[in-house]
This record gives sequence, C-alpha cells and structure tokens, in this order.
Amino acid sequence: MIEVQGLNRAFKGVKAVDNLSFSVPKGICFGLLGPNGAGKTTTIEMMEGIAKPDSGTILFNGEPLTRKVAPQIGIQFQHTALQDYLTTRECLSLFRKFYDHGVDEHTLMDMCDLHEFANTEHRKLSGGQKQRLLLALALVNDPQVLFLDEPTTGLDPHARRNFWDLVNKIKTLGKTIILTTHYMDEAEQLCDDIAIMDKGKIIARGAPKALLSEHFKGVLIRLQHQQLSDKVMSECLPSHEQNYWYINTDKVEQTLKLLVEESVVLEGLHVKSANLDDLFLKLTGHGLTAERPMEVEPQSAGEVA
Ligand SMILES: Nc1ncnc2c1ncn2[C@@H]1O[C@H](COP(=O)(O)OP(=O)(O)OP(=O)(O)O)[C@@H](O)[C@H]1O
Repeated sequence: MIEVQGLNRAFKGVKAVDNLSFSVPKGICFGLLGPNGAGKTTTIEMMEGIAKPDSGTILFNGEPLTRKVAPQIGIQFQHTALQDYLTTRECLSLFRKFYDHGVDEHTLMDMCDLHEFANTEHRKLSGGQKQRLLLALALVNDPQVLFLDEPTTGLDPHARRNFWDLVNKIKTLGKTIILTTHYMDEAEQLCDDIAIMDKGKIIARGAPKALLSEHFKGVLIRLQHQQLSDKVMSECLPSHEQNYWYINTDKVEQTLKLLVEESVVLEGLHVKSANLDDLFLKLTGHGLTAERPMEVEPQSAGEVA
C-alpha cells in the first residue's frame, strides 16, 4: 500500500530522517515508535505530503502523492484548529463539504460514538471526546490510509481505551492505519506491525509479539539498584536503567534462588513479561519514556515481593 524508499531529511546538519526505507501492506495498523526527536513526526509529515524530503520517494499503491492520491488519505493531527462555536455536527458537515465523496455526518457520529455530543460546541468537549471528533474528521473522506499522530497523548486511561476500541473498529473496515505513539501499551494493543525509530533510523521492525519473543526469553526481574556480587553480574547479566537492575531469564526460580544466596536486597522486586519499552532499552541502552510502564501496570506478571 505504501512504499518508502531512501527517505532523507536534515535540519541544519541534524539528520532527522536518515535513509529510511520501509513498506506498509494494505489493511494493517502500522506503528512508528520512538523517543522524542527520533524522527517520527518528520517521517510522517513527509508521508502525509506536508513536508518535502531532501531525497527519497514515497509511493501510495505505486503512485507518488499527488492531488489525485491525496483524497485517499485521512489525517488526525495532534492539534487541529476548528472554528469557535461550531458544534460536533457542524464541524463534520463543514469538513464533508471539502470533498466530492465521503461519509455522511450520521455515519461518522455512529463510527466515533459522537451522537450524544452532536449539538455540543467542540470547544466544550472533553479531551477524549475531542479526539473522537478529530478521528471522525479524519474519516470524513472515507480514506484508504489513515494517519493518527499521537492520538491519545494526554488522555486519561479510560478515554485511551475508548479510543483504542474505535481504532479497532475502524481496522475492521480494511483501512490502512499509520500510528505514531509514545505509549508502548497502545502500540502493543493496536499495531500489527511496528518500526522502532532512533536517531532517524529504524532499529527494529516486526509484529510486536514476534519482536519481543525474538529479543527476550522468559521474564524480566526488576530489582532496586544496589551493589551486585560478581557471581550475580556474570550469571544474570543484569542491565541498568534509572534506579533499577533488570534481569532477563527463563529460569525464574533458579535466578531468585541465586539472588537470595547472594544476599541481594529483594524489597520492591517485580517479575513481569518484557514489553516494547524493554526492547527499546535493550536495543539502544536508553528508555523510550522517562517513566517505566512497570510502575503503572504491575499486573502483567504479578508482584513477587
Ligand atoms: N523544523 C525543524 N527545524 C529544525 N530541527 C527540526 C525541525 N523539525 C524537527 N527537527 C529536528 O529533527 C529531529 C527529529 O524530530 P521529529 O520531530 O521528527 O522527532 P519525533 O520522533 O517526532 O519527536 P517527538 O516524539 O518529540 O514528536 C529532532 O532532532 C528535531 O529537533
């Protein structure tokens, strides 16, 4: 569906996007992930036709992005300025008029759970309701390709989950979705395929589960940062991030026994499955986010002590 070949973009000597090539098959949700400054926005803006690459090509169904191809694309920007005092229905009706073909307001409100707010001015919508309106606006031309640029940033967990349900519903319509996000749980929930970017390059690509099983065995054990014995260091090969040690092992009982024998402080110890943040840390030596998701979602494998 989308073919990106040899894409480059530099700003004053900084290579924001460095010889990037990838393709996105039709009908999947493709996630572009990475930390601040990785080059995601620059890449996505070139794919959307908003910014021009220094070199390289982007093809949609084998064709470059032209006025002919543009109506096949829908974009949910991080921020969209809407006219003050327009209601949800009026915003949808206005945007619908920009296109020859598209989806009527009623269907869009159905798709994005907006009926309740049809006559509410958009400026009075909550963060989650506003994102749903922006999603509906991105769908107004019934696009084949939908770009979602960090769509749930700043939303509370409930609103994020609602939004994920909508995206999953839209996936069933066969649309190709390109998603950028800082939230690794979002990528794991929604994306069939991901590319992790760092410093303008793709450093890992594949289905989230396949990538995790390729790079991790068993579970991750997190320990408070402390002095570890040579035996623990050589047998467990822990990695260090912020105030913690992380040990990846498929022999949990044996590892825990060794930690006890070596008088390791186990207070606050967690055992969990590896996630995409852990993968990023492993690949780059630094985390995707300042806060480790283990802090907010310990339920994945349970707190041991
Ligand atoms: N208009 C610009 N002028 C100068 N430098 C820029 C410009 N846009 C991006 N950059 C630089 O290019 C690099 C990549 O930025 P980009 O915004 O694409 O990253 P990102 O992965 O989208 O980050 P974030 O998650 O914070 O949005 C950064 O070093 C950034 O400072």
